[in-house]
Amino acid sequence: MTEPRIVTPVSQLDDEALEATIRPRRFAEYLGQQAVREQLEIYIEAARRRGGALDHVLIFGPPGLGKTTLSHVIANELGVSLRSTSGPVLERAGDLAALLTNLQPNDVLFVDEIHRLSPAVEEVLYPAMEDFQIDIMIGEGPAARSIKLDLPQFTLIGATTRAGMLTAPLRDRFGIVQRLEFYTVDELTAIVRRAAKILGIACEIDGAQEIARRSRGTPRIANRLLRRVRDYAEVRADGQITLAAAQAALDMLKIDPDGLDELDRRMLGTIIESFEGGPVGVESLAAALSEDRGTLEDVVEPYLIQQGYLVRTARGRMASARAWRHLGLAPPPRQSQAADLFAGDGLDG
Ligand SMILES: Nc1ncnc2c1ncn2[C@@H]1O[C@H](COP(=O)(O)OP(=O)(O)OP(=O)(O)O)[C@@H](O)[C@H]1O
Ligand SMILES: [Mg+2]
Repeated sequence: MTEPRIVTPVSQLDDEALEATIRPRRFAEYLGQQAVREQLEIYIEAARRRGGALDHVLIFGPPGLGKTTLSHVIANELGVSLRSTSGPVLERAGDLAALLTNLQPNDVLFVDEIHRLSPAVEEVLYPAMEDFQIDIMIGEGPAARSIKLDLPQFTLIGATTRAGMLTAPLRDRFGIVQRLEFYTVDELTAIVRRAAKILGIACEIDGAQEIARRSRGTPRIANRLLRRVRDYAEVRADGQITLAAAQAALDMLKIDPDGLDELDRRMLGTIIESFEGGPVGVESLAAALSEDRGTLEDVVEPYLIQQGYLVRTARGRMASARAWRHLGLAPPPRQSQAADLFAGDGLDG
């Protein structure tokens, strides 16, 4: 791995410190994701009127798009408590049983990275989700017996960056499945302006827009870039985030006007220069870049695919005509046709 990326969508230490102050708590503050919000507002209202628990919710999408935030918003809107855990933390079935038996009626149990649950824990989850019951083993050896425990009705909210890695039986038990999309520049502009206001940063609208344009469609990155641009503006300008200050600060961070950083350009450049534009398998690409395969798949690729720089085919990754042009190269005619033909392949392909 190279040095940490300023545009990594993965949460960093200094992000966490600020999450508490700027993380939206209600739908009114949760900007963008209109379709997701509209649906959930209806389901939440219906559950409230019935006085019952909301159906189980699966939220998936790339890092930093607001899965954890949305889960908290849902619990707040329902007026219930949220208990938080994650797939890798729940090592034994008993860990999950302890959490489940402590829930109050209609509470939310939030399981982050739900694709990383162990099979033993998943087994316990099935009847809990379906019938609000768990079987627990008492004693050991020949004297061991299992007893059924009734649980209060609750809502499981699972979050994952990898919906494709969920087992089918687990996936089928979610009544509500929502996929978060990358945010538009307008949505991110609104998010940057909101955060600037909370943090007391003077930020002009075109300064906010410039930050939004270079944030890879991701609120976590937008909030981080806002802080770095603020530092720049305080030292090099008069503290005001103007368009010029934002551009200069982001150029200094080597984020180009289309929002791609060095790793993005290196990945596209490697496909073009070392693999003739692709297709190239993700393993070979990871080796050529000395990067971790998971990082490429979870963190780098999704945005490049969404923006049409990269195409994922059955035979591997290809650079699109747009990628060649972005690097100042003329796309070979056949290459660009083939890549554009495959464009639109899903993220899970
Ligand atoms: N819709 C939104 N409106 C405003 N701010 C948002 C929104 N979504 C996310 N954010 C901001 O982005 C930050 C990151 O969001 P969050 O932690 O929920 O992402 P995540 O999808 O859970 O990421 P990960 O996959 O790393 O767990 C939040 O602290 C919040 O400030
Ligand atoms: Mg999260």
